[in-house]
Amino acid sequence: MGTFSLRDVHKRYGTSLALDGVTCYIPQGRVHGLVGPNGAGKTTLLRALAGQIPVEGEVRLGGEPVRDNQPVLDRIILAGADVPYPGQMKVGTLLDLAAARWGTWDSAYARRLQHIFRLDLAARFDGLSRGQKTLMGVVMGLAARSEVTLLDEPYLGLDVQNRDILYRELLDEIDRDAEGARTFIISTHQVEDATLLLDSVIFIDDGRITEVIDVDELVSSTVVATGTTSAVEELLAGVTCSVLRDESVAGSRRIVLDLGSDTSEVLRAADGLDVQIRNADLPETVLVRGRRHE
Ligand SMILES: Nc1ncnc2c1ncn2[C@@H]1O[C@H](COP(=O)(O)OP(=O)(O)OP(=O)(O)O)[C@@H](O)[C@H]1O
Repeated sequence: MGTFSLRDVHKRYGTSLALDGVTCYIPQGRVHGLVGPNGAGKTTLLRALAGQIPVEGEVRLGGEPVRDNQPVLDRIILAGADVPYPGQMKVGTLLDLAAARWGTWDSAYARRLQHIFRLDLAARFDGLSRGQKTLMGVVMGLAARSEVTLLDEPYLGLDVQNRDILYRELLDEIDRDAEGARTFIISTHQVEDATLLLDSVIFIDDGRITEVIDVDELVSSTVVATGTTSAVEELLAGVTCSVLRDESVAGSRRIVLDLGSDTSEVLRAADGLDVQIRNADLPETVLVRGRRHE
């Protein structure tokens, strides 16, 4: 089985801690968004999950250690714009090497992706643009059809057409996996591009996982309340939940609330007040909850 379990994982670079005591489970068969500010530790976490860097603590997949464990490593691919492929190699050669490396590689699918993303087989990797390098990672990550697919910033530098293609390809891949045997972890700064894909969100900041939470729970426990300044003030006086965002403009006020476990408290407090309540959408939810705490 392919659940990741991490226990007290630390990664130090000199005196700085890129991972600072990560302990969590990342369930199998789901699509997880890995979200956090610049420098939060997303790439480092993905590299640790892929067994590519030594860390203190435990990183296991299905109970087996990942690092230096070839049968487990064969089930995991990490792909993304910053995965350093040899610069002098041609796109076609890199795809041939990947075909030989991954037992689950789908050559026809790789060809189709290379074609729709217009990657020139004869181009050298270091001659590709930023977006084309990302696309190269996307082709690797998808065509390997690995049990565990770790995609590091797969939208980085992509134009709108290619973002849309990638989004639809990911949806198709997830749909194909009807039994939920595969796990996808996608680090992204653009949750807008992944809204319908994600089952859960992993929040990371300062090298610590702050939350691993189902999207349904995330959205249902985050609401936006809008009304006049005085009505919203009255609403706030009647609730105990925390305010994630607070904006006022021209006599009206808009707040985003974390309802916690008591999701009906805010509705009770809003009864009789001229305040509109609705669930926040996923991008805003992720934005306000993923914001760095000073
Ligand atoms: N090879 C390295 N040597 C030294 N420090 C590193 C190295 N890799 C990462 N770090 C540091 O570890 C921290 C986490 O970096 P990481 O790349 O994992 O963050 P990230 O969340 O992926 O950031 P971004 O969103 O900006 O890409 C940062 O402070 C970074 O400077």
